[in-house]
Amino acid sequence: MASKEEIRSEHRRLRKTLSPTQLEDAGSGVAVHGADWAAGRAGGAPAAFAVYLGVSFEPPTLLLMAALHAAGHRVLLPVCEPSRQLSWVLWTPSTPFVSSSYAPINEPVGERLPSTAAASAAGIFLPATAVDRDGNRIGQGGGYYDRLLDFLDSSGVRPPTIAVVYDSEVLPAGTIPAEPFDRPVAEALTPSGVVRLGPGSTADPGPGAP
Ligand SMILES: Nc1nc2c(c(=O)[nH]1)N(C=O)[C@@H](CNc1ccc(C(=O)N[C@@H](CCC(=O)O)C(=O)O)cc1)CN2
Ligand SMILES: Nc1ncnc2c1ncn2[C@@H]1O[C@H](COP(=O)(O)OP(=O)(O)OP(=O)(O)O)[C@@H](O)[C@H]1O
Repeated sequence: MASKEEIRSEHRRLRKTLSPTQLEDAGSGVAVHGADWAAGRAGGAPAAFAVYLGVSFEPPTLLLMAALHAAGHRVLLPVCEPSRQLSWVLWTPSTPFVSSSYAPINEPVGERLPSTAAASAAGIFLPATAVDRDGNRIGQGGGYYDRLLDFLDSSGVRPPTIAVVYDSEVLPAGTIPAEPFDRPVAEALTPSGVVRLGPGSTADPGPGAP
């Protein structure tokens, strides 16, 4: 079985081959299907969603953020803190960004809310470089989201979680070597749709199926 680091670097390499048009199309698909998923989680009422700003060759998420905001939802974005903790800032289209001191990303400027803000979200979109059908996720290697999910699970409040990846990054069950601190996610959001992960999901025909 390939190691997490091998899978991560292979998918990072493949991502770098995407053209600007492919990235743009991915951002559109992620926005449409992500907004639908959020509408289902929110049940018709305004709610909060934890999102993140996709950087570099990650699936673009700015359109998704804008769609959620336009639908009346509150959009929370992560800020890296010491000890690989995340705080959360409420984003609007006029929120300024500055570069993070801890990771190669831009972060919103504003009042920083603790992890309990993510706990009260109606859904959490997570960055990932790959997931498998068991729900195991590989991120960028920082462990920020593993710690967040651990905090949520141990507080007994895990909002619905969905990992954002490209279609080719939803891997067969058993492909990702899970470590004890890894916290599985229930769904993946790809440019083609939402894929259900976890036990009993292997019969799922996946995005684009009738
Ligand atoms: N957009 C984004 N924000 C995030 C995360 C993330 O994975 N993505 N994080 C999750 O924990 C935390 C920050 N950790 C990060 C650690 C490393 C890289 C990184 O090396 N990025 C590569 C891009 C790789 C790619 O295109 O897939 C780079 O900028 O070269 C990014 C974020 C919080 N915010
Ligand atoms: N709950 C936790 N408490 C303490 N350390 C943790 C926890 N979860 C993960 N870690 C540490 O974080 C490091 C990175 O983990 P991993 O490679 O799974 O990150 P990732 O899932 O790719 O990143 P992210 O969660 O930020 O997207 C690991 O070396 C692990 O020791």
